Amino acid sequence: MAMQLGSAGMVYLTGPRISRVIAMFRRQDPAIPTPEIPICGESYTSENLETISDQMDPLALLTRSTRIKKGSHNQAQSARPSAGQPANPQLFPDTSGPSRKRKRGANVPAAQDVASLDFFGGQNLEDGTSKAQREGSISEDEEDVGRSNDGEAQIKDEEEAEINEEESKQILRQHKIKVTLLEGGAQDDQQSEDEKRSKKKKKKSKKEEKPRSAKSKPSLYPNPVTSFGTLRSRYGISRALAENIHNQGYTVPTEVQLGSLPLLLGSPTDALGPHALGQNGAEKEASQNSVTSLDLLTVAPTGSGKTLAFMIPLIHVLQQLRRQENQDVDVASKKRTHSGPKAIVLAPTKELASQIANEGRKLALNTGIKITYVKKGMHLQQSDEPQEEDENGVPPVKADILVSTPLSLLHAVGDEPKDCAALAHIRFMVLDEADVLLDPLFRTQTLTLWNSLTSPSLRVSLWSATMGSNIEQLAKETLATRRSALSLPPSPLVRLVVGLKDSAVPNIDHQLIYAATEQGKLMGLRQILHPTGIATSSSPVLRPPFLVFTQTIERAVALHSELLYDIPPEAGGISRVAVLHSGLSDTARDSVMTRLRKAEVWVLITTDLLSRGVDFRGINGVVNYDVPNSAAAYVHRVGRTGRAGRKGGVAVTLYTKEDVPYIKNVANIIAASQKLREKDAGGQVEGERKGGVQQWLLDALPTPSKKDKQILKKRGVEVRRSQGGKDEKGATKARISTKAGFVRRVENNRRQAIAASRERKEGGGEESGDDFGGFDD
Ligand SMILES: Nc1ncnc2c1ncn2[C@@H]1O[C@H](COP(=O)(O)OP(=O)(O)OP(=O)(O)O)[C@@H](O)[C@H]1O
Repeated sequence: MAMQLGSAGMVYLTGPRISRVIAMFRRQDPAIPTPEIPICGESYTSENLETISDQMDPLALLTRSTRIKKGSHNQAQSARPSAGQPANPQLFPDTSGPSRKRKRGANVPAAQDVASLDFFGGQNLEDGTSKAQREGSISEDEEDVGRSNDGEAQIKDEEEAEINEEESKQILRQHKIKVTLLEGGAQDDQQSEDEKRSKKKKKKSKKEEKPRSAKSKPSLYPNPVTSFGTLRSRYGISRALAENIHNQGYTVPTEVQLGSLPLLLGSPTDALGPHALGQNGAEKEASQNSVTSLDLLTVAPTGSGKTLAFMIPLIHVLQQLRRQENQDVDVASKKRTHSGPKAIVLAPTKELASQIANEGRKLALNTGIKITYVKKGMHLQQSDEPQEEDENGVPPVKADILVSTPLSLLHAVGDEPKDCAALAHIRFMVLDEADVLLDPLFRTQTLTLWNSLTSPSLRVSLWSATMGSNIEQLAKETLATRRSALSLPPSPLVRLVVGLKDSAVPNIDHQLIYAATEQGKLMGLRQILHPTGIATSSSPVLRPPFLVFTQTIERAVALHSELLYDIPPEAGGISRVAVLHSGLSDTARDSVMTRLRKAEVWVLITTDLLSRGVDFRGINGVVNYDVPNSAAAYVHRVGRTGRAGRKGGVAVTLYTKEDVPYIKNVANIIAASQKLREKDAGGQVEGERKGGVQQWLLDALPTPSKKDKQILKKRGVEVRRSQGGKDEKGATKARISTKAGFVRRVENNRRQAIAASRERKEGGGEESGDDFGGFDD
């Protein structure tokens, strides 16, 4: 049991026996005032500890699905993501004042005027949704007709006056959105013609070459979607889809939505302008009628709403396809052409795939579009013959959109993905966290699936907050190879970048703390859990709930056992600290996720498994207990907080001597993020907060070589690898434990003595050659 005096003269308790201490105080003399226990910066007595969960009510906002009543949040918590107060979901809002004259419809919310935005959608779902809709009793066919009166009362279709290219340019620039045509497009064709001609003439001067290469990546200015209310009038999305967007509380599109929706929902000429393919006759008409005409590569910050950006167009185009199919139905036989899946969404982890499926289902309510998360035991239809059941009598998955990890989908597809009929009908593929899916770890699986999609009209979109040029190149090559293998005409590939590429969100505070040793890190983490100092504006306190990232599963487990008793039983005790990693069963993983979403878990220790895509809205921060193994990993880890424009998230990175050679990667990201923040705040960021990393430190840190970076990415910091890497001494140094070396040695000796004695006993039996049958009475 550890007991110290805190800085404010309060008793500071750590260790497993905290509850016994409180009981002891009370038993000895009830008159003795109960000690104050600091937890995460607040003082609690044993009486009010019991109500700690209620006091931390904003924790309930962790879950996407919890319905929160407006105005129930504690004012004091308002600066943290867990406060869940209405906020502008945009990272780079238009601050130039309301230039909304171009809007014809009333009630169009300006980007910065979103005080009534309900992030959690619950209120609207409760108040605004029709009973029939909640019960799911309205069929897809009724959707646009029967419900229109009901729907009219809930959502207002906004109309927009035409936005000219200059205005589009201005809006896109203000929101830091850059759209580039990487390949394909009419202009490209024209260019290659010109190139051929000029090659023949052999009159190319160096001066002429330069502008041509610059032209080869023209910028596009798609007509931005400044309000979800305009989607119906502009792109004819179904009433059900429009209502679902509205009922989820989404009114103002985030930057990535603002830029990608017109590209994915609009006609080719709408999306690509003069660069659209098929400018002549029948070709033009065909392309105008096609649902989505381009492949898209999107790089947008963490928590900026990429899921919605790809899900809305998917649901819309699949509804359109369904309508087209219904028109093409052979009236006599009343048979549909193909009823299997038309789209797949791939994500690297089960947690993320399941989250995407859930979000998608909320948007697809009453649209007739079915979304399924692919699990173990599911299988896809292998041939175009009617329904085949597998050996266990399970029918193939029937859904419009499949959401899966690459491996689960490969299992569902069978041994020969190329021969799987279901894959041949896939029209859309979305790669979420595309850079991981195309990274060596997942590359073979992802490309096997991609190359098995043989539909000539397949459209692919790749999404992530980080995308190296090698990944972009690989995507281009795969598209080109597929095109030539299937003899397909060129199609446009567009890249959309929001903000500064490969950078951390600017709305969180970064702290880079030197802890010297492993012991120092443990102390640092305990200090975060039980801060004894007073928070200053320059060092914001990280309050639960937060995530703690370690390098390996073993370290996550070890840290979990260390911290297990750090939260007093009266406040929930060991149930408040949990560990999540890929070594756990699916059920255990699901259970931890559910507990975290329900705010039952306050400190979740995990590996990079949770660093990608997973959205816990109310996570107040992230602790990098072990430094991430790349700059991209840092961006994604810290991006678990500060989502959808929420402010007040804190990212703490603890580093030791062993990390010094690599930490500059992280320091650079922090410096860039702080710079962006300062710039956006017009230089009004105060004191220390001005830079999470001081310039002198940036200058002093060594720059890791390319080789070092590669090794770090592949293996992490050597001393922290499983079994401590090769270096035994290093392994001891990197151990997570508060036990003194002496105590560990005594324990080790005892363990070894027991093992030796057991061996002797077993060995004795063998030596004698006879089995010892014990003494007779
Ligand atoms: N227009 C919007 N208005 C308000 N909230 C939004 C909007 N769009 C998305 N959100 C919310 O933002 C959060 C983050 O969205 P999402 O998980 O799609 O982010 P992401 O860009 O995929 O992040 P990551 O890169 O970490 O995967 C979600 O809670 C989502 O509900």
